[in-house]
Amino acid sequence: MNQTKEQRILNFVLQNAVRGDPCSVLDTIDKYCSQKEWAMNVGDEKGLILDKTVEEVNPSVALELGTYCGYSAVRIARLLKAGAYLLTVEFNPEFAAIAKQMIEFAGVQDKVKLLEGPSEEIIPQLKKKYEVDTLDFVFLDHWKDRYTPDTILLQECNLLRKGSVLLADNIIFPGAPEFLNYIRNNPHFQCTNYPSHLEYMKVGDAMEKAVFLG
Ligand SMILES: CCNc1ncnc2c1ncn2[C@@H]1O[C@H](/C=C/CNC(=O)c2cc(-c3ccc(F)cc3)cc(O)c2O)[C@@H](O)[C@H]1O
Ligand SMILES: [Mg+2]
Repeated sequence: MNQTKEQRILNFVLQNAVRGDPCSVLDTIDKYCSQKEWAMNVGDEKGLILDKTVEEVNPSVALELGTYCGYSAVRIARLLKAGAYLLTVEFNPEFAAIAKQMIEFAGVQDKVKLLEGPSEEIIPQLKKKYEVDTLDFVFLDHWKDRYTPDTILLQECNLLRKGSVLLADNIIFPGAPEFLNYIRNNPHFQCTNYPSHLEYMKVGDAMEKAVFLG
């Protein structure tokens, strides 16, 4: 049975990156996906915007929607302080299995809880089943038409507190126009746009930061 792209990315990391070194895992994925096969990782350029936002927020509890191969989970987890952790949600079992191995190879498994299932089911379980009080940081990078319903769901489940920071990928490409309209016209959020480029391409993209005002 021939391999999937995601399996090829993982194998390239297992064979070329340094076990326990998150930066080498990120660099190796970026090398493969810019030179061999494009993949929808947040990448090195937008990754810097993600890094700066995570460092600024310095979250104790972070949530990621759409793990994919685990690139941004490794990227976020490597910056978390002692005792802080990332919950990352992925509903495709093949991708979840790849991401699990990627996270373990990078050595950040103690900071990452990979939750397998659809976000609309997982989010309402975060308080009771996963003992979350509120979320300090949320990275949205799953299906673009799910950014708005899941942002509404996070609010309905009282998972955001004054100052919680959302960061959304792909505001320009593929685009999340409905989310942009929702979040920029919502008085409970203070938005900032960060122009950048689509991962591994010269195409324009952007990230949107939205701070919950309570
Ligand atoms: C149903 C909603 N709930 C979900 N719950 C849990 N996991 C979910 C969910 N949705 C999607 N996922 C997972 O998130 C990932 C999906 C991400 C969607 N991302 C994109 O479509 C995307 C696409 C592009 C892109 C850009 C240019 C192109 F020409 C083609 C594609 C670039 C990106 O940076 C992207 O993030 C997958 O792993 C999927 O299994
Ligand atoms: Mg993306």
